[in-house]
Amino acid sequence: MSTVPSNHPYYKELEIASIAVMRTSILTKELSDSIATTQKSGTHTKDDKSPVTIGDYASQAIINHAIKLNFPEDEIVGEEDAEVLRKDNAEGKDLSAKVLEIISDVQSQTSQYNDRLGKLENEAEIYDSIDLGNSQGGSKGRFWALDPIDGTKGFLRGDQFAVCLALIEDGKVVLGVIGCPNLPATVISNEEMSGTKGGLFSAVRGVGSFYSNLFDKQDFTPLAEQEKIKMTQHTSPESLKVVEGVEKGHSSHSTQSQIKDKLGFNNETVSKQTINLDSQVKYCVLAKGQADVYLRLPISDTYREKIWDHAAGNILVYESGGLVGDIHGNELNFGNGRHLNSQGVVAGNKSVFKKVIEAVGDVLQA
Ligand SMILES: Nc1ncnc2c1ncn2[C@@H]1O[C@H](COP(=O)(O)OS(=O)(=O)O)[C@@H](OP(=O)(O)O)[C@H]1O
Ligand SMILES: [Mg+2]
Ligand SMILES: [Mg+2]
Ligand SMILES: [Mg+2]
Repeated sequence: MSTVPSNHPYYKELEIASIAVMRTSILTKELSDSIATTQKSGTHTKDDKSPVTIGDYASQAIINHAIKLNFPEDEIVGEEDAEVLRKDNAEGKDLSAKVLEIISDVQSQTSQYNDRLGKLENEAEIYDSIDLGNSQGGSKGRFWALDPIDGTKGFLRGDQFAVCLALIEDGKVVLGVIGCPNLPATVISNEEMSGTKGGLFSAVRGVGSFYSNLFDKQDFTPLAEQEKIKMTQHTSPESLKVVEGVEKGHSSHSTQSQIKDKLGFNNETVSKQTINLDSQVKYCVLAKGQADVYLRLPISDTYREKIWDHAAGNILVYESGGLVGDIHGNELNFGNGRHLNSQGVVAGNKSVFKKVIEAVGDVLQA
């Protein structure tokens, strides 16, 4: 067990971020379980995005509210805005009512946190809280980056998703918290995942990366009950595991497969060494030492990654013994506004990172 001392300059930030992410993880897990149930009964239609939509809004409202209450000066770069909810039409009214309902529900379920996270009482407060996420970020000072539900597509499939919150100072991530409501404790391959579901991950610059179960706590002291986690430092192609996304529209699986070839992966075993996971759960699995490399090769020259899709995961990997870069191996710059100015993401343990970047370069040049 390792702890962040209570006199650490980011102790309060870590505490608030952790319990806010725990609260919204409970809320999003309930929505995700309800999708799984309706999928089984055949009543969930593929294009019914409403569970994830209300989850996105509720999660952003709760977390922004907690940040504003505790750190009133801080800006927030959040993925969502309240435009649709504010509309004076059937859709706006229906969604707003559902968002208020699930927020009220989780606030009473986790009332032990009301003092520290605050309580949203009505729709107007919810809209204003969501819209606090409108910061443009930038290279000076501090702000938060929030993805209230990352891995929307995974969420809708009943697979992996994550609630991701990071604190950025002068363009660098200094703290990250990720809640992974559906992540099993043991991840070995696409076929082999087992153990209790739900992981809470956190990292503080210069202190380390930490993990605990997400749902087994009634009250929570940051990191007191969390264990320190480390990446493994494998380098040989037989021992490497690679995490990649699920959606072919988000990264180039064909380029990634050429890179694995270049790294010397064996055709027979490469599928067992590749783990496909939605969302920033990928970074969490790396930080926990369950995989060694993350490949996210761009499918288009013009797409720029959003900072909330990578900020929290970035520090988790650094603090557990890994490195993260763009396709050229350059560090990601979180001070460039709401988007990164680079292409793609490649992460690896410190011992293998350079070799992976060389393989990426060789494949992209060819
Ligand atoms: N073209 C393209 N390229 C790269 N990334 C894109 C692209 N389009 C969307 N997005 C963003 O991908 C976020 C989800 O990433 P994942 O890691 O879950 O995707 S994957 O299916 O696991 O590959 C997803 O985040 P959420 O919207 O929070 O789910 C998007 O912000
Ligand atoms: Mg996202
Ligand atoms: Mg999202
Ligand atoms: Mg999105």
